[in-house]
Amino acid sequence: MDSESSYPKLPSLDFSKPAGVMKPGSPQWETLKSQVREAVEEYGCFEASFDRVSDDVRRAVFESLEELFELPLETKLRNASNKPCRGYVGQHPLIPLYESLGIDDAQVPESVESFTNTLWPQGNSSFSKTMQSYLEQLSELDKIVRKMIVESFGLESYMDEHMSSTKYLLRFMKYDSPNTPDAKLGLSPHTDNNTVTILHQNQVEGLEVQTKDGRWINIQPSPTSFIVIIGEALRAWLNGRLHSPRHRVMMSGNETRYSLGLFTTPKSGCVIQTAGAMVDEKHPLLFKPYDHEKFMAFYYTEAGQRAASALQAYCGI
Ligand SMILES: O=C(O)CCC(=O)C(=O)O
Ligand SMILES: [Fe+2]
Repeated sequence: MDSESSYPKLPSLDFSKPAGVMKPGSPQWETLKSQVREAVEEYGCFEASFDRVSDDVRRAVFESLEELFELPLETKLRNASNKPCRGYVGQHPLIPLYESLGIDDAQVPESVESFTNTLWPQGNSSFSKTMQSYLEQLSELDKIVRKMIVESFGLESYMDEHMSSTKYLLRFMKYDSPNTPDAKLGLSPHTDNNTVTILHQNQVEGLEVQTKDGRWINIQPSPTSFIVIIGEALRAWLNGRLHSPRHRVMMSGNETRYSLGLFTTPKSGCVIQTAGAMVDEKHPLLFKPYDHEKFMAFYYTEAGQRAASALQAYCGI
């Protein structure tokens, strides 16, 4: 193996062009679109440099995360949810370094307000303002990426339906330092079940993405870049034409890692049905239509957790 193939690197794409240049149809848009398409087919993932999340907001977000996780455990547990992976997750024996909280339907300002008021009954307007600005700015990147992917498959006629069938889950993650030079599991290897995930991390490395041939790419954090990951729901809609990569977090050393995930997720009750134009003789249908929420319930059962691909086990043809 040559050195390049021993150390795979994630494609790094530049979304920091002036807004006017990034208009659909412009030459810059078309070039970036084909780079996105290549990256999501091969890696299901890429690094996006994106300067429309302002420095102030970015700094405030990571300060807010420290403030959030410093709250007493009983306070954080108030972020309860009857859905798995929506509310507080932590103190798990298999991943003892990991803790996270989430805001479902985060595109609705009241959801952010209500999360804030649950954790700070006396109020914390700086937290909710910071998170709302962050969502507003970062969701632009999600929209650009999805538009480019939909266009690249010639599915413009599905565009409005696709864009309006999703909502956002914003999750905050903290990984304690293991205080050892040996790598310890922070988050188990998994694929994301939602549509698209955008991850943002502080300066502490730990995120790893697996290539199709099983090698792990270690992602180097950078303040102005985001990691875009294709989820199973988009892979199913596009009849497996994109890759949805396994990824994990491995921690070593003595610094705490904070990260945020903007999870674009099918809306409640949404049935994922593969786009007809994606099915032909060369590409037979891979998945039966499925209700995303029912699939999520299956995912957390023993059978769902045991399956190599939970989606395949649930509705694979
Ligand atoms: O913390 C990270 O960077 C990864 C989190 C992740 O993969 C997830 O929450 O699905
Ligand atoms: Fe993930």
